[in-house]
Amino acid sequence: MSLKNRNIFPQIALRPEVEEYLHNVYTNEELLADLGKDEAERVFQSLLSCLSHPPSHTCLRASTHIHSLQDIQQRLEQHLTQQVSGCHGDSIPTPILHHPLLPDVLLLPVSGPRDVGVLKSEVIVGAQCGSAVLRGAHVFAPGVLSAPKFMRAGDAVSVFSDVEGKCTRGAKEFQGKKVFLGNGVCTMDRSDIFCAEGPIRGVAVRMVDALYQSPSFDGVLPNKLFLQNLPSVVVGHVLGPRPGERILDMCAAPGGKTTHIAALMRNKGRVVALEKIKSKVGKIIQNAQLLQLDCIKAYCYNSIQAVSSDPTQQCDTDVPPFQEESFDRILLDAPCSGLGQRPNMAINWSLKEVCSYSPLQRKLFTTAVHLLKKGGVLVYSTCTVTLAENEEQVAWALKTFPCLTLEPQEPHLGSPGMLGAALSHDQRQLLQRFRPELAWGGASDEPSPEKLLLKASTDTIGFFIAKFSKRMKAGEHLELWVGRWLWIGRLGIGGGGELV
Ligand SMILES: C[S@@+](CC[C@H](N)C(=O)[O-])C[C@H]1O[C@@H](n2cnc3c(N)ncnc32)[C@H](O)[C@@H]1O
Repeated sequence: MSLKNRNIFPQIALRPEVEEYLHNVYTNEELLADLGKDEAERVFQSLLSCLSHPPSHTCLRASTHIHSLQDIQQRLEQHLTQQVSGCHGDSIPTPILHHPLLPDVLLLPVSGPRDVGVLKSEVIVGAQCGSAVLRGAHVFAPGVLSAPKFMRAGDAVSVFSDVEGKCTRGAKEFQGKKVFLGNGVCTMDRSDIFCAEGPIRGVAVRMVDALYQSPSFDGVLPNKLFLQNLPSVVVGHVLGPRPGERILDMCAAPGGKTTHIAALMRNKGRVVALEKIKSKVGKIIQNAQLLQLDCIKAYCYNSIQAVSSDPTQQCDTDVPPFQEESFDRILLDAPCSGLGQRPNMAINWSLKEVCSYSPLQRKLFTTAVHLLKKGGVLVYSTCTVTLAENEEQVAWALKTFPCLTLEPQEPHLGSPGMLGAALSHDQRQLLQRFRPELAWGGASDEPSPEKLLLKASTDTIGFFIAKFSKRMKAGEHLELWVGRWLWIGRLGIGGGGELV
């Protein structure tokens, strides 16, 4: 892919105050001392550019708890061959890659940006719909904002994204800032989209010549595949759940990581999934059912209040609130400013909004530490790129909770933690930050399979993972059980800090 092609989209548009804030993060004193001003500046510009483009691969998590990876791959190949033969143009089936370190992942290279000519008829879609189109989706009717006055099913149209959210729904044309996404064929008349009684559903424009081409996965092998960003799959493996354990997923909807955790446990044990927003809990339950994972119990609950103040409460109840130290492993996939999401052409958030997550994350983290058993594992993750929600949270956590130790992560595909939060070199090496800006701009036109895989692991969304374990204090003991009934011994820490 040439650099000229990559410049096809503008850099992500942010409010000036947010861009300045991020610029300060990426040119902080520690980074400047390490990289120098010019290199730090180049990396920051690369960040702004890569955020508006999709990652280089589509990542699918396979349900290897019910089918073999080979079986799923074969079915997917059949499906893709059918999809291509039903398509116009000279498309060839997308190759399916395995990831050598992620045994439940299938990767499909995304091709683009491609050379596509603009047509006369324009359909404008909302920014969220536009991002989905850049990742291979067709245009669904609720995402359409503007369509030509006499648009009919069967018409060829160019699809544009209203990146700044200025287009009014039902408009016949739009002169504001728009970004071209590719061409498609309408499957609905204009009146079907805008004059329907009740909510509209279904595909309105079938994309046939997209700027970024990737197969559409809507409803494809729904109980065998789960569309998930690669760093999110890494989180499940880093948490390392084992069959029979009791796991808490504190911020769970729509359940991508919850279902992965349960699959890694072979559906044996208990995964409690909490989600604050009631309407989202149904999605967790639906995904658990689809993937046949009945060890998941999902509740609508504010995780900040998940520690019980009643000392007589049962220790192994599945219903929140819970006794202190009642989970073997906890995932805090925290609500965050989401600035690592790709593709994203504009974020209209104020600086106040961007900065509002850190205090909330600390409250959730504090609950997690209380609910974690001694010897247990806590994984903290976000899909954002700021220091305040990532490395600075780790520095705060290590200072606030001396019982926590940073642990190595397996697999470690990302970069170390970023400079700027006064963490030591060793501490940063234990963190995992996916930094697409570092992979941006160096690609050749025909990369080797090895380079493709490296790209799949680096040209991802921006993401952060930290893994902690909770230590016992001197004199404390850990009871060792196999399952709930067989006690096999006791492990403790002596006065000198040694294992006894
Ligand atoms: C980053 S998303 C989680 C994504 C999810 N882990 C997955 O992989 O599918 C964060 C979620 O946390 C929820 N949330 C925010 N504050 C919460 C709280 N105090 N308690 C529980 N859930 C919360 C949000 O509604 C949102 O659905």
